[in-house]
Amino acid sequence: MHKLQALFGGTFDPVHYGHLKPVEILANQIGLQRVTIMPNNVPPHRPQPDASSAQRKHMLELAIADKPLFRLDERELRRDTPSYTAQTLQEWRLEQGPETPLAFIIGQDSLLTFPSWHQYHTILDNSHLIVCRRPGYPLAMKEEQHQQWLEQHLTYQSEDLHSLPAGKIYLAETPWFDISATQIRQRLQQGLPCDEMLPIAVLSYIQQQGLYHKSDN
Ligand SMILES: Nc1ncnc2c1ncn2[C@@H]1O[C@H](COP(=O)(O)OP(=O)(O)OP(=O)(O)O)[C@@H](O)[C@H]1O
Ligand SMILES: O=C(O)c1ccc[n+]([C@@H]2O[C@H](COP(=O)([O-])O)[C@@H](O)[C@H]2O)c1
Repeated sequence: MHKLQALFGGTFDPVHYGHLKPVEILANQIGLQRVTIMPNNVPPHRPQPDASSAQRKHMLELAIADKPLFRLDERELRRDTPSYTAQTLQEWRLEQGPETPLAFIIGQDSLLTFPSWHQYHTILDNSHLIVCRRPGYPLAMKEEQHQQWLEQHLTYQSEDLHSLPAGKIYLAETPWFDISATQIRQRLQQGLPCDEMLPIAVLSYIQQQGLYHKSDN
């Protein structure tokens, strides 16, 4: 039997506990031994981040240095074209073979925008979607047709993620963490403390590099 492989994509400008903690809890809940964090180079649906790709990658390395659950994948950092998840998952499927269960982890906000993603239909052909809770976002889709699409693919059994190669959406019962990278960038700009929101090593690097100062925003 092939082990479930999980990929967690993001912009991580900067990485924070709202990324790390739900995924660590998820891993315990559903029995994931490894989560591959995949920072993008050119985010498809948002402006280019404040921190460079090298700085975002370095912050991730600092954040996961003492967390063996996580590893980094740099494939999207190497691409100069928009980091379309559909394309990345197609590549990943080819590498892993047709039977390996694959999952892409997102937050609740990303589920709401998911139907606007490039070739979103093909994503479930290649992987499952695991959705972590995030405060402030509804769990229902805005449009009826997208809600129907969600319901067609939903599973309440985490075993499905392990036994099927792709095609299911699992709404994980992870706790809420009310943290966003936007909020951290704004707080840093205003000189407010962020110690509870991200690992200290990442915060020290941000300060050392002079990231997210007023002039950057
Ligand atoms: N607090 C959180 N709880 C659950 N999921 C989250 C949280 N923050 C981010 N995520 C998820 O992590 C992934 C990467 O998020 P991203 O790097 O855009 O962070 P962000 O905090 O949303 O950034 P920004 O505020 O700059 O938009 C997305 O799928 C997003 O939904
Ligand atoms: O493929 C797309 O069209 C697409 C649109 C929006 C987001 N994504 C991916 O979803 C992940 C979370 O995105 P973000 O912008 O919240 O960091 C990240 O891996 C993005 O590359 C992908």
